Amino acid sequence: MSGSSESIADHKPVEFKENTSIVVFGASGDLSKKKTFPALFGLFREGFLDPSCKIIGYARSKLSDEDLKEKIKPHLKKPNGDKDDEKVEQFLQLVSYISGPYDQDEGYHALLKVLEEYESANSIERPHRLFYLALPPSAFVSVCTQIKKLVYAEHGETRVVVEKPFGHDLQSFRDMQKDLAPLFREDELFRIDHYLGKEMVKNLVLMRFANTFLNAAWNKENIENIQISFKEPFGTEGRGGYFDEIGIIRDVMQNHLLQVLTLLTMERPVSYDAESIRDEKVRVLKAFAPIDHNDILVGQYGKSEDGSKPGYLDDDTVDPNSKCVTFAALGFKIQNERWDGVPIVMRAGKALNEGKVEIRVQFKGVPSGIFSDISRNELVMRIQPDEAIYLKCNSKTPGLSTASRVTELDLTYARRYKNFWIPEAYESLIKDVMTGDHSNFVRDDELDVSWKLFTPLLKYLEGPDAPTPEGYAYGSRGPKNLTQYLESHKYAFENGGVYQWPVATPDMPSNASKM
Ligand SMILES: NC(=O)C1=CN([C@@H]2O[C@H](COP(=O)(O)OP(=O)(O)OC[C@H]3O[C@@H](n4cnc5c(N)ncnc54)[C@H](OP(=O)(O)O)[C@@H]3O)[C@@H](O)[C@H]2O)C=CC1
Ligand SMILES: O=C1O[C@H](COP(=O)(O)O)[C@@H](O)[C@H](O)[C@H]1O
Repeated sequence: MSGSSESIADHKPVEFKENTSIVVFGASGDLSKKKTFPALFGLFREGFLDPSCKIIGYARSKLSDEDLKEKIKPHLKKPNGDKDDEKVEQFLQLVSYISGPYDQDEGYHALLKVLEEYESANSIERPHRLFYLALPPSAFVSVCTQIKKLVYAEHGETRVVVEKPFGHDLQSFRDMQKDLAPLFREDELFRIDHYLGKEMVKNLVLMRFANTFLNAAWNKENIENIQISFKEPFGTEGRGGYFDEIGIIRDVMQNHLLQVLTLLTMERPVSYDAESIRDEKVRVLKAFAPIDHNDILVGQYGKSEDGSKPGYLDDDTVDPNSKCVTFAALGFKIQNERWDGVPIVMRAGKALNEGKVEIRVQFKGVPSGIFSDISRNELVMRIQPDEAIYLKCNSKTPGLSTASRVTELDLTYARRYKNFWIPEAYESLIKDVMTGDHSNFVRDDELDVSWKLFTPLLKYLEGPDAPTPEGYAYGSRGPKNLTQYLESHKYAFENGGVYQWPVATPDMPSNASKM
C-alpha cells in the first residue's frame, strides 16, 4: 500500500484540457449510460471539457458509433431536465465506439490506433489519456493489465478511474490491490465513491473547520449523539440476485456512509490538499472501536402493508431463505479524545417510506433551572434531496408569549442560491480527475482500514450464527425496534416527534416549552 503523502505530493498533477482522450470501458452498460456519459456531457455543457477532446466508448457488445450515441442521448439533459439539442449534437460529435474484448490484445490494438490517430492529427506530443472503468470488478484487473501493456501514455499522462466495489471483504480488497498496485502509481488511480462528489459532502470540511462556533462545539463535551441515515423508497426490484451477495452494508455503508462519517469526525487537516485530508480520514478510522455485534439492528423488507409492493424474498432470483440485510443500523464508537463516549449510529435501508440522506448531530441539553423540558439543538445536514443545512434551536415564540419553541437557522440551497449550477456528483468527480485532484477519491489505506472494520461484522451476518433480520413492511420507516434502538443511543425525539421542518409560522404556542 502506498498511503503515503509523498507518493502523490511528489508528482505535481497536470490539468487535462486539450490533448485529452477519454476512454469509457463498459460503455454499453448502465452506469455509462446513466452517469458517466451524462457527467461528461454536463462538463462539456458548462465549459469544463475541452471541445478538442476525444471520447471513446469501449465494450464487448457489437455496437456502432451511432448505436452508442442513441443509447446515451436520452440521458443527456440540462440540470432542470430540459434538452439542449445543439449542445447534445456538439458533444456527440466527440464520441465514438470500439467493440473489443477486455482481456485480449486485439481490441486494445484497435483502441491504440484510434488514440494515436487523434493525437497525431492534433500534433499532440504529451497525450493525456483518461480510462474510466464502468465495469464489474471482475473485469478490473484484466482491463488495467491491458491498459498498462498496450495503451498507457508512455510520453504523457495516464489516469485510471475505477468504480466501487473495491473488494468484497478485507482479503478480496487486498488481492485486488496486489494486482493493481504494480500497474499504476497511486496518483494515476482514482477510486470513485460518488458520495464524495455530492455537494453537501464536499461542504463538510468547510462547514466544520471554517466556522468557529461549530468547530468549538464539535466534541464529546457538547455533542450528545450523531446519526447518519440513508433511506431509499424502492427495493431491489429486479436486482435481487445481485443484491443478495452484497447486502445494504456493503452497498452503501462500508463505502458511502463511512466516507461521510470520517469527514464528519476527523481532526483538522493541516491543509486542504488531498493527502492531508486523506491522512486525517485514515487516522480517525484507526480510532474506531470494532463494531459490536450486539449493537446492531438488522432488517429485511417484506410486502408493503397494502400488499401492492413485493417483499425482498418475493424476487425469484433470491434464495427464499435468504437472510440478506436490506436495512441496518450500526452503532459506532470512536476511541479518541474528541469522541470518546459519543454514540454514533449509521443506518441505511431500502424500500423505506422516503428517499433521503442526512446527517443529524444532536447537541447536549442546556442545564436545567430556568427552563423546563427544553429541546436540544440539532444540526441537520441534508445531503439529498434538496441540499440543506438547518440548525434547530430554541427561540422565544414571537408575540406576547414568552414560551420557547423550536425554530431553525436555515440554509436551504434552492432558496439561498438562485440560478446556480450545482454539479452532479459524477460531474464534480470527473472534473477532479481532469485536474488531478485526489481529495474526493478513496486512498488504498483508507480502504484497508474500512474493510478491517466491517469484515468481522459481515462474516458474522453471513455466517452460521447470523441473526434473522427483523421484518419491516415495504414503504415503512424500517424495523419496529428502530425508535427504541435510536433512543438507546441517546437520540431524543423532540416533542414526541411533532417538529416538522421547515415550520414557518408558530401555530401551537400552547404546546411549546415553558420558560
Ligand atoms: N449502475 C449504477 O448506477 C452504479 C454502478 N456502479 C459500479 O459501476 C460498475 C459498472 O456498473 P454497471 O454499468 O451498472 O454494470 P453493468 O452490469 O451494466 O456492466 C457494464 C458493462 O460491462 C460489461 N460486463 C458486464 N458483465 C461483465 C462481466 N462479467 N465481465 C466483463 N464485462 C462485463 C457489459 O458490457 P459488454 O458485455 O458490452 O462488454 C456491460 O454493459 C460496477 O462496478 C458497479 O458496481 C457504482 C455505482 C452506481
Ligand atoms: O452505490 C450505490 O448507491 C446508490 C445510491 O446512490 P444515490 O446517489 O442515488 O444516493 C444505491 O441506490 C445503490 O444501491 C448503490 O449501489
